Amino acid sequence: MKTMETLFAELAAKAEERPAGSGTVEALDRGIHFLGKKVNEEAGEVWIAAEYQSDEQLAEEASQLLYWLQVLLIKRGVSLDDVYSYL
Ligand SMILES: N=c1c2ncn([C@@H]3O[C@H](COP(=O)(O)OP(=O)(O)OP(=O)(O)O)[C@@H](O)[C@H]3O)c2ncn1[C@@H]1O[C@H](COP(=O)(O)O)[C@@H](O)[C@H]1O
Repeated sequence: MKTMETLFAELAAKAEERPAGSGTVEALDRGIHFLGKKVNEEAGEVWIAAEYQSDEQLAEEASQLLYWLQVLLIKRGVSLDDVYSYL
């Protein structure tokens, strides 16, 4: 099972190696404005799932929010440790 750390390492490697067909690479190339909108969109879907949907749907939406947040952080060069330092 993936964790925050293993997903972040996988995505950071994609950003570095830029494999063909990677949705993450394509998203990174679209820039901060696109990534910010995805974070906002997924946060809204988490909210809707928490209000109206099942635990499984909420967990899935939360995973997508974490994915897009990680892509945004990688685009800006901010690490998980940078984030953890504020927890
Ligand atoms: N965990 C994720 C992940 N979570 C969400 N997403 C993306 O976020 C989208 C969210 O789905 P939605 O249903 O909300 O979006 P949608 O409106 O149907 O689709 P869009 O039009 O918004 O793309 C998905 O379609 C994926 O494009 C992810 N894309 C990739 N990963 C993982 O990231 C790693 C790298 O992936 P690649 O870069 O594609 O190789 C792999 O381990 C993947 O499993």
